[in-house]
Amino acid sequence: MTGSPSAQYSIVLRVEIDHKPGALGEVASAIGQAGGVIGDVALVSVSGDTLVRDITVAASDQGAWDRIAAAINQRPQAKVVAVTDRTFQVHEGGKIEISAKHPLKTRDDLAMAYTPGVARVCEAIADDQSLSHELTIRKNTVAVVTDGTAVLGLGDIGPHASMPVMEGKAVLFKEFAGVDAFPIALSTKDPDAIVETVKAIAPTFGGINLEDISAPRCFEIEDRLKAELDIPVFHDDQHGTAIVTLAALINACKITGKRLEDLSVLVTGLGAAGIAVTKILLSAGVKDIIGADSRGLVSTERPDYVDGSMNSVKRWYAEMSNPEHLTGHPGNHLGGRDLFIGLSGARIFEASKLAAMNADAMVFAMANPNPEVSPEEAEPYARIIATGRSDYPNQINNVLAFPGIFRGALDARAKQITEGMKMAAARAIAGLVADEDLREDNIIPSVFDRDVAPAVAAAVAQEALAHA
Ligand SMILES: NC(=O)c1ccc[n+]([C@@H]2O[C@H](COP(=O)([O-])OP(=O)(O)OC[C@H]3O[C@@H](n4cnc5c(N)ncnc54)[C@H](O)[C@@H]3O)[C@@H](O)[C@H]2O)c1
Ligand SMILES: O=C(O)C[C@H](O)C(=O)O
Ligand SMILES: [Mg+2]
Repeated sequence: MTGSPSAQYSIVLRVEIDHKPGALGEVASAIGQAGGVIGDVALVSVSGDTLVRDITVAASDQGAWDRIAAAINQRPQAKVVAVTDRTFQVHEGGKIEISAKHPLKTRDDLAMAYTPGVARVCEAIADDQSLSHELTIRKNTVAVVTDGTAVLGLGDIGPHASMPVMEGKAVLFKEFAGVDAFPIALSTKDPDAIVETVKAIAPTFGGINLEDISAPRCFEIEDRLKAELDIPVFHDDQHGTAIVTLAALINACKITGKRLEDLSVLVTGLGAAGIAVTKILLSAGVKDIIGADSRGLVSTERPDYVDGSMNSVKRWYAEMSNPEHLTGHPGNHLGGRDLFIGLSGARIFEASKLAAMNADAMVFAMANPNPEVSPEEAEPYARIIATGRSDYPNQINNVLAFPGIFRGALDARAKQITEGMKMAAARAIAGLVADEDLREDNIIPSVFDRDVAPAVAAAVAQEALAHA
């Protein structure tokens, strides 16, 4: 989705401008004519007849930066001396840091926070290991673990390149739920090695958030870790996404008057997110659902099912869905569907294909960073449209779930995240949009709604304690 200026392509232009009436206005109109939208304007320095100003400008894409700078340089009153990419600036040196909770100014401070006093605390934990949940960062710290194999929709870009996303998740954990999260990018894709590594680091953490690990390995890794660890293990791309999607669907159905039981659904992307979303929809009552991966719709007649090369979750999918053995590109099977859920990749079909859907169609095109179908183009064909992005209404993003889920689980000292806790979280998120506020462009609370994480945490903790 390019076109309108957005923060992701925002820059700071350092411009030398003649200290004369109207000169700044000339610069402003040059920026506007080149398609930039001005934010802050700050005075940096004054020397003689020249002012140096930092002008923050949102552009529609990276290509627009040169056009904007050239437009300014064409004015005799101004010269661009530097262009800074604000998104890269935000990442300089990483996005998080560790800080101490107590001052360390005196010998006494040191004697308690560190040796010799610390030894008594160590011995107490050695005597009773459960005290590690009270007397160490475990009480409030989660590991965000990835192998970099399914980073957003960017695919297998490796552990180093995954770190900005993992740091971002840590920022969201802290910001929305006060949870300290530590990004851990592993340089192995071997499920055995991942499981062993996570088990080995588990004494440091109160929970494990698996992130952006590709399917089908993610299923086995999560299952094994859940069985072997006594702290919550939660694959965000599966369950966070499933919880938020169900919440959005509950509310979308209230608007369209459709019932979950009657929906006909098409899912694209049968990876971590697509499989988990399908499972939660089935447990919530949806019956008619078909799914496609990059080779088209799955069915028990597809050659890879027949020859046994299809992975086990897709085999499950093929067996429980698609009784008519439909084949081919999912874009050709939108006819008669009420809901499209995209958890695959950018622009997989033309928006006009949505015209075949039922009246009051619901389109959740959730691939990040770019959705399966552009929401602007989908507009004529769908009553409700949602994406995973923040620059469009109805952002269905797992950030609405994972901070509150872990807050609730840590508070309740839950040993795992159960199906009941996931359902409770979905209902809590859906319930945050009051019936009178429900609209086509307001089916899900904003990710900036500070009530979301506490409401999810309370619902999750209550459910955990009820079944402890
Ligand atoms: N909005 C959200 O909160 C959210 C959450 C999780 C994942 N996602 C997005 O969903 C997508 C998948 O993530 P994942 O973690 O499940 O990855 P994954 O690697 O586990 O699965 C990707 C799946 O998409 C399928 N696929 C790829 N191209 C396709 C195409 N053209 N048509 C049909 N299927 C196609 C693959 O075959 C695979 O089954 C990514 O774009 C990710 O950003 C969004
Ligand atoms: O990271 C996000 O914004 C959502 C999700 O976890 C994804 O992988 O796309
Ligand atoms: Mg993710």
